[in-house]
Amino acid sequence: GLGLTNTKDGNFGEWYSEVVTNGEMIEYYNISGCYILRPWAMSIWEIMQVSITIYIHAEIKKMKIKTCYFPLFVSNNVLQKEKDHIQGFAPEVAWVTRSGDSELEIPIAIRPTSETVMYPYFSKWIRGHRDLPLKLNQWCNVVRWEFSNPTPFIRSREFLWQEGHTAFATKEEADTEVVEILELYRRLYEEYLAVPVVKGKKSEMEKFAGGLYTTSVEAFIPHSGRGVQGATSHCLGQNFAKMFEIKFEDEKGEKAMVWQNSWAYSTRTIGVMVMVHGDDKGLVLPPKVAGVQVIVIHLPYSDADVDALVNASLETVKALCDVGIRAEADLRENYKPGWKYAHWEMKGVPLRIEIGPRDIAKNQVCVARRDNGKKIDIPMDDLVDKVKGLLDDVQQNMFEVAKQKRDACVQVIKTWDEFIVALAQKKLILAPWCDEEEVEKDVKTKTKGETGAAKTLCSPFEQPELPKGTLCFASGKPAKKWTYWGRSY
Ligand SMILES: O=C1CCCN[C@@H]1CCCn1cnc2cc(F)c(F)cc2c1=O
Ligand SMILES: [Mg+2]
Repeated sequence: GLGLTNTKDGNFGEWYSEVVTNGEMIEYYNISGCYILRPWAMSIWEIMQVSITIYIHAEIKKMKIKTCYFPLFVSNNVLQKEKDHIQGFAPEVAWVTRSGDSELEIPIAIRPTSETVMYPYFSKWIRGHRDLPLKLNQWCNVVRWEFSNPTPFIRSREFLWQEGHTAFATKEEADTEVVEILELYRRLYEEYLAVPVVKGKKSEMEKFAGGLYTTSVEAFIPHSGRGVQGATSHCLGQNFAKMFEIKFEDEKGEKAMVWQNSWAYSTRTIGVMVMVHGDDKGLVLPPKVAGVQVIVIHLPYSDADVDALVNASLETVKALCDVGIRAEADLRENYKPGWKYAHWEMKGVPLRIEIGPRDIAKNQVCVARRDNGKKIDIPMDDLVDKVKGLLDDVQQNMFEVAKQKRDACVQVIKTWDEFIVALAQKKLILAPWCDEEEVEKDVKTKTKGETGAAKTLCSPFEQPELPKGTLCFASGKPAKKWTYWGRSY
C-alpha cells in the first residue's frame, strides 16, 4: 500500500529515493545513474523553462537572449582544444565509438557541456563590434559519466539544463550580466521553488578552471547537512576567446578579443526542492511549480447523493481552472477517499478540497493545506479568492519555514576546533578565511571521511563585518573574507 517505509530523519537517502518514486517523479532505469523523468517531474521542469524564457526574452529585462540548438556530438580534436579545463574532466566524457558493427574512424564525444561545440562558430559569426553582444541559450541534455554515488536529479549521468553562452565587447558588460543571471537564479529558487539560497563567488579551487571567475547560488539541505550548488553563472574572461580566436574589430578598427559568460540551471533544482520541502508523507510542492495545485476529492458516504457530489466537484474544478489555477478532481470510484488523501499527499499537491454531503448542504468546501495540514471551510461564493489567497500563503509559508530551518543550520566559527565541532553537527559553516588555496586543500585533506570532505561553498556577496586582526580559522593567517564551508553533494 501507500506510505513510506523510511522517515526523513531516519534514513534521508532512502527516504529521498522513495519519495521521488512514490511521488511518481522518477522511475529507476536499468542503466546506473540514468533515471526516467515522469510527467510529475517534467511538469515542474516545463514551468521552470517557461519562467526562465519569459524572464530572459522579455523586453522589460532587455536581456534579448536568443534560443539556439547545437549538436549533441563533439569531435575529439575540438573537445581537447581547451586542454587545461578538459583534462580534469576527461574520465567523465562519454564517447561514441561505432555505429552498427562498423567502428568509427575517430571516436565522437557526447557533449558534457557546449563551450567547445559552440565557440568555433562564435569565432566565425563574430566579426565586427556590431555583432556584439552575442547572447545564445539552449535547452538540452548533457552527459557526464560520473562515478560518485548517483542521486536522482542531484547527480545523474544525463541531465537536462539550459546553458547560456554570451559574448561582449567589454568586461564591464560581461560582469554585469553574470550578476543579472545570478539574480534570476536566486528568484527561481526563492520565489518559485521556495528554497533559500546564498549568492556568492566560488574559490579559485572550486571555480570552473576554464573561466575567469564563477558565481553561484548555494542551497543547503538541513537533513543531510550538505550544501548543494544550485546554479552557476561564470565569467569566462577572454580565455575561450584566445583559444577559439573569437575577435572583433572595435570602433578604432583594432582587433580585440571578446569577453564571455556561460551560465546554467539544471534539473538538479527539482531534487533540491524535494529534499528541502519533502516530509514523511511524501513530496510537498510549492504552488508556483506544482503541476496540480488543487485536487478535489468528493466523499460519497453510503446515503449521499453521489451525483450532487460529483457535480459540485466538477463545478469547483471549473471555477478554479477558469482563473488559471491548476485544479483537478479525482473522481475514481475504485479508490476510497482515504486512499486518495494519502496518494495526493504523497504527490505533494498543495491544496486538497474535500466535498461531502455536509459541504453541499452548507454550499461550502473544506480545504486542507499540504504544507501545515490545516483545514479551512470556505463558502463556495468565496472559493476563487480564498483558494488564490491560500496558494499564496502556502508558497510564502514554505519559503519562510525553509529559510528559518536553513538559518538555524548556519554556524559562525572563528577557530579550527569550532569548525570541526560544527562540521560534526552538520552545520553550514561561516568562517573567516585567508583565501589561500593551500589552506583550502589542507582543510579538505584533514576532513576527509566516509561522508566526504569539507570544502568551500562560496564567499557570500553579502560579507559580514570582518574586524581588523581577525585570523583565518584554519591557517591563523590574517583573514581576507567570510566564506561558507561544508560537505556538499
Ligand atoms: O557550468 C557551466 C554553465 C554552462 C556551460 N558550461 C559551464 C562550465 C561547465 C564546466 N564543466 C563541467 N563538467 C564537465 C565535464 C566534462 F566531462 C567536460 F568535458 C567538461 C566539463 C566542464 O567544462
Ligand atoms: Mg562535475
